[in-house]
Amino acid sequence: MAAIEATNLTKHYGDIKAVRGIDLTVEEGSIHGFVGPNGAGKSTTMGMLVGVVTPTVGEATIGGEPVGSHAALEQLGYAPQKPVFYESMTARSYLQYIGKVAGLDGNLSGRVDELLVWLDLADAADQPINGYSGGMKRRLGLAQAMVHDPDLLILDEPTAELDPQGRASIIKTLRNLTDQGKTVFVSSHVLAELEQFIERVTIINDGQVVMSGPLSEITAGLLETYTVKSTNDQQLQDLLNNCSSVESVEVNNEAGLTVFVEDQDAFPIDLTTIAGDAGIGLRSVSREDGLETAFLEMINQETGET
Ligand SMILES: Nc1ncnc2c1ncn2[C@@H]1O[C@H](COP(=O)(O)OP(=O)(O)OP(=O)(O)O)[C@@H](O)[C@H]1O
Repeated sequence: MAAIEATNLTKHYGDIKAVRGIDLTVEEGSIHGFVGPNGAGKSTTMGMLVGVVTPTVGEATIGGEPVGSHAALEQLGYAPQKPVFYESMTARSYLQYIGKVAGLDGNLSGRVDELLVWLDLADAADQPINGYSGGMKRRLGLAQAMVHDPDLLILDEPTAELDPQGRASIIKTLRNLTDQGKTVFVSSHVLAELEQFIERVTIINDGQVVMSGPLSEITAGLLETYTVKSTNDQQLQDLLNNCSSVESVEVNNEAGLTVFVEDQDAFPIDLTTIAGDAGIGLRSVSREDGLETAFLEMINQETGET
């Protein structure tokens, strides 16, 4: 059975169509990325899945149980994008409080100790949360989502607004989760950041799914991108637009041409031949970090921007 199954999930706020008919399947035990630019509808979708936002239309289940039901809530842990704590409490007392609210009894202190060690918060466990760094608060947000040891974690932008060190520590934690057989549904607006550990990805833009599937299949379909500077960018753009190895070309003034390439093998030869025949000098040619550039291009194509 799927950990998350959503059909035609839709949320309108008055005239704002935040989520417009999303279909989604997250398989049990998978690490599934949910990627889209700011305002794409990620948080709203996650809110509907965890039962804090009521869908306008559509339905969704968690482990087969309707979203918002007690049976669904028991199965999931949720770390919101901006977790709110009782900041005068310590991490230890806060996690114990969350455990009690969740109805846990038995060895709650043992569970809290385990989480504090695992999320690298043991040294600060008895200090007030208001002295914690942004990264520590995010890790505490993950810990509170995990107190009741749920099978499914729904994590909203766990790395947003963190410095590189904070990001690296969260990514390490998420990688560890994959070894524990948990299902993780994690959002980000940076595909390249999730690339290191997700198996499947759903890309959304403007409240709709743009693409969904195994990461390897999605990245295989993305276009390679080159930046080219020449002695005559305008003429080179016209020539490349008629070249079979090229999908499209944009002029970025001083930055030169951005060339979206369809045939990776043929393009370098085509470029040098075309420029040579036309007497255009190539000043620099560089290949961009394919994944992120291509992701942004894919989003732009969907919205009709250039
Ligand atoms: N409570 C609300 N009332 C009105 N509009 C809302 C509300 N919540 C979200 N929106 C709008 O819905 C759209 C989707 O927002 P959402 O926060 O789900 O996107 P997101 O992909 O999570 O973006 P971000 O990464 O910036 O949080 C945006 O246009 C947002 O302004």
